[in-house]
Amino acid sequence: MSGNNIKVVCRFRPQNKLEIKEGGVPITEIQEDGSAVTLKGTSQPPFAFDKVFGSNTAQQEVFEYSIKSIVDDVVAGYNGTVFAYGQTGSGKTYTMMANSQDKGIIPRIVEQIFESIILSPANMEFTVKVSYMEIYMEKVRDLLDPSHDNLPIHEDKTKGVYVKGLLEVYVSSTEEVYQVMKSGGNNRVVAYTNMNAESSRSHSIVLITITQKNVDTGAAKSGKLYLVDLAGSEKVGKTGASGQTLEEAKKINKSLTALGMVINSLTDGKSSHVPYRDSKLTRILQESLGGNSRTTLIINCSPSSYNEAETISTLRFGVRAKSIKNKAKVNADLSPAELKALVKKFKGETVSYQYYIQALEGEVTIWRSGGTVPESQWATMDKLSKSGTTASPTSPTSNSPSPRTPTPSSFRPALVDESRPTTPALILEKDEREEFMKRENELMDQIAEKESELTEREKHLDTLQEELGFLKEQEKTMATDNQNITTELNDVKLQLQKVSYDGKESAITVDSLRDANQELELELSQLKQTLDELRNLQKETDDETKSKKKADKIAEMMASLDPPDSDISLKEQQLKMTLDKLNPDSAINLSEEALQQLKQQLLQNKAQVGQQELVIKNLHHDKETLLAKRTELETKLNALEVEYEELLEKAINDEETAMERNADLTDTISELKIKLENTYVAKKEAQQQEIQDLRQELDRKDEEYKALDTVMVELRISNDKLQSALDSQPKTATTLDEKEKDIEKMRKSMAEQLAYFEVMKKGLMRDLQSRCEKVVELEISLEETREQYNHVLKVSNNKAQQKKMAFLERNLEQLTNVQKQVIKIKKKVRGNRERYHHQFILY
Ligand SMILES: Nc1ncnc2c1ncn2[C@@H]1O[C@H](COP(=O)(O)OP(=O)(O)OP(=O)(O)O)[C@@H](O)[C@H]1O
Repeated sequence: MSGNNIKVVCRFRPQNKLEIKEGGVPITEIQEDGSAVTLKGTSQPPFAFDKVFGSNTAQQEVFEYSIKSIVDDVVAGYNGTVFAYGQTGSGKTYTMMANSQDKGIIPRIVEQIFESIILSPANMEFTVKVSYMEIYMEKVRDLLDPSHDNLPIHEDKTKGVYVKGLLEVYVSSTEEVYQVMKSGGNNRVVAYTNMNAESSRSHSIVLITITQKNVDTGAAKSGKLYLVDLAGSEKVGKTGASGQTLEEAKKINKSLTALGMVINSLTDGKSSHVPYRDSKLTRILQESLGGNSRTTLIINCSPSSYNEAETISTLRFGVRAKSIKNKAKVNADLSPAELKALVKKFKGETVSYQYYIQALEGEVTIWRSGGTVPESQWATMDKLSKSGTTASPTSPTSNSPSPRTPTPSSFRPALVDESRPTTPALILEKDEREEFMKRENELMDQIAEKESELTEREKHLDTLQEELGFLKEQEKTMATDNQNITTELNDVKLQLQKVSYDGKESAITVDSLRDANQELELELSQLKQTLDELRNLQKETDDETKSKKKADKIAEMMASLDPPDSDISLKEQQLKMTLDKLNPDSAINLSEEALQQLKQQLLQNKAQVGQQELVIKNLHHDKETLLAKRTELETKLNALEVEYEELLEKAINDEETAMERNADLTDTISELKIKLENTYVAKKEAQQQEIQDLRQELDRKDEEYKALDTVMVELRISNDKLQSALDSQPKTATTLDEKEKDIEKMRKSMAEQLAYFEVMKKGLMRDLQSRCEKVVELEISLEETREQYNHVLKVSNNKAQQKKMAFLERNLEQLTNVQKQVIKIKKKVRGNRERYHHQFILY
């Protein structure tokens, strides 16, 4: 079994768009014979390989040179491996797979396998099985059955290293292989990186197992072909991998680092231990690296200066791998004849060993009994084989020395299969090794189980963490909501407390109002009763007091209107005096001329009196109008008072009802208040407007009176003059009869006028008196009402009632003001009327 080196070929792809865009230029310089490549512009020495392929090398050429022979070997029963190594986007998948137009290595291998089978002798029976797996995040996933995503790796003394539970699909044609590859390819994990839009994130391994059996002899051989497309070997930063792909990159790097370490251990000539077990990749490919395999490594590189560093690293890896030595052998199953010969040989060996054991036991017995066996007589295999296996073992005597027992080390047969890389590095007994492998397989199963469990747990943990995050978010929102609700609840509680407090207060208010109402009703009925009694008494018995009071007041008023030294009385006296003068008893002798003059003046005066009468008539008319207006105003006032009382009553009733209902208490009250106030304000405004109008009219009348006053003054002056002229007139002799007649006439007319004035005065005085009475009555009733309100106010000592009373009082005050204004107007009217009356009397 001779050692054969790994075949390493290097393939450069053309520059890609990114490299051109980034200003990269091709830096490869391949030697003419294709044995080495130099990178221009670097200090690196040429990198030597079995073959270097330039950017424009066809797939066919690469296959022909690098792979074709391996396929023949596998068909012949050897193990074979083809690796594609290189940075992301360097062309690994392109080289291995490519597409239907530009087929890569794997399709060509498959085609060639079936071609070889077809061309093989008729007594050879072939079976071809395909498996497809990937190592992703240090877990072996079956791409043909993705539910198996963490398969354990086992080792067996006959099967070697294998993936336990990996699906093997029997195929009978190229198409079937393509079909299997396609379905497996769809399950691969790929991701976008800066370097490659569909970057392989895992190491993919296609395993083709070809078994051939000689139907004549029964001898069988089987070859395994591993076709490995490694994940990108670049640095994470350059690919832009981040997030999960960063985690991936670390694990991918772990496998690739382990691959590098294995290659180092295999090639440095010093290491006694090869760390195959450091990664799943190296463990599966244990046979392919330094073991029973014909291996080809294709290193894929970028030709661009842009990826110079990665290319150098890849080339170094390839150079190192080139010195790995494998020990490929045919994996043959022996034919029955060969097996018989082997059994015969082992049987002979067993007999020899039995003799040897017997000899040794004899020797041991001597030694144990204290005897000695000379060294020359020590039992050895050589002596036994020389003496022949047929020689029966002699029992050594105590004198004869026993043959020397060989040490176990020297006796140890070659139990280790040297074609397979030893694992572990310690040399173990066959049984120990088997035990070790058994134990290891168990452990691998357990590890896989635990890993699957761990993955499940991790997934569960992720879900739980997500849920936790969601719940935390929800909790946050709920906490905020809760806080808001608590605040709202507190507000509502406060409101409720307030409402219940208000309710209680209202209930108390209602109760107290009810009590007050009852009291008031009682009082009202009492008052009514008293009032009735008073009225009766007023009418019947107490007329005196009231009449007296009334009379006093009226007298007072009348006195103010008609004092004894007033102008009216004076004028009256004067007129009387004049009449007295005109009396025949006190007749004065007036001259004819003076009399004429007097007559003329009298006529003039008569005319003026006529005019004044007209004016008085007008004034009378005006007075009537004013009186009508006043009556109207009073009616309105009464109506307003009634309306106000009704409104007030209604408001109180409403308020009570509202309080009983205990809902929207404040609103209703304020609404009612507003309504009442509005109504009241509107009424008040209307009244004030009317009062304003009345005032204006009064002012106008005032002016008229003033003008009249002036005329009166003038008249009085002329009258005085006349009087004085009359007084100073010398007594002249006139015809007595004529004079008497004239005087009599004058006296009569004057007396008539006086009588007329007297009647008029009486009427006016009567009217004035009745008005005064009315005013006094109004004042008395106002006082009574006020007293009633005061009483009510005293009775109602709670807040709400006081409020209501204050409201009523305010309204009452406003009413009083209006009344006062009305009284003022009345007074003004009366004043004007008096003045007018006075002037009239004067006249
Ligand atoms: N020799 C070549 N000739 C022409 N195009 C190529 C060649 N090698 C690679 N390419 C192109 O370069 C791109 C990247 O190649 P590929 O996907 O094979 O890279 P990769 O090494 O498998 O990348 P990854 O490790 O990310 O999977 C593809 O579009 C491919 O067609």
